[in-house]
Amino acid sequence: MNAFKIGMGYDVHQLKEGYDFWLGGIKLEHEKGAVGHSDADVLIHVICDALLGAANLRDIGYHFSDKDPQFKGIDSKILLKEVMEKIREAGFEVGNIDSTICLQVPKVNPHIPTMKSCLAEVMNIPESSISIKATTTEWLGFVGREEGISAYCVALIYHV
Ligand SMILES: Nc1ccn([C@@H]2O[C@H](COP(=O)(O)O)[C@@H](O)[C@H]2O)c(=O)n1
Ligand SMILES: C[C@@]1(CO)OP(=O)(O)OP(=O)(O)OC[C@H]1O
Repeated sequence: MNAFKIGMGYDVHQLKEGYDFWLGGIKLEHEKGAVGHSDADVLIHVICDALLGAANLRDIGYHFSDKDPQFKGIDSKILLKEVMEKIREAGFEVGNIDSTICLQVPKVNPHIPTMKSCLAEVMNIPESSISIKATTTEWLGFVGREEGISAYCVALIYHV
């Protein structure tokens, strides 16, 4: 039964002062930002990994190495667009994605509609196929100490 495939993604980035905070394709206003080789958009990275995993196409770091200067500071929306091309070249379309952002502060709920509309445009899928949720970790661990952000995503793709 090859019609449907699922995949999951998990990623972590450090949060530090003096960095921009890109999340879900948009820039948030906060005293800290995410550190990475790219723009460190953790939500986009887990979506990429979930999609690549579902299609059995390795992971984001395999396709876009964090040692390659070509990807230094790159807008993760460009990476997501390329991942969508790989998924579609392999004969798949996206059913839906469901993601969770783990972040102590700031609250991201007010920004979720904008993230969804941005990602829907980049991925060329309906907003109704994109779920974004958020949770704190109740002040526990690296997320709770505001040292980092993590995210999870599952994706369902189907062969067209
Ligand atoms: N960075 C975050 C974290 C959470 N939320 C929203 O707040 C609700 C309560 O969070 P708990 O960790 O206490 O469960 C959660 O359901 C999210 O809707 C948020 O917007 N931004
Ligand atoms: C996106 C890439 C590529 O620039 O860099 P980072 O922003 O460091 O992100 P990460 O999720 O750690 O790894 C994937 C990398 O290949």
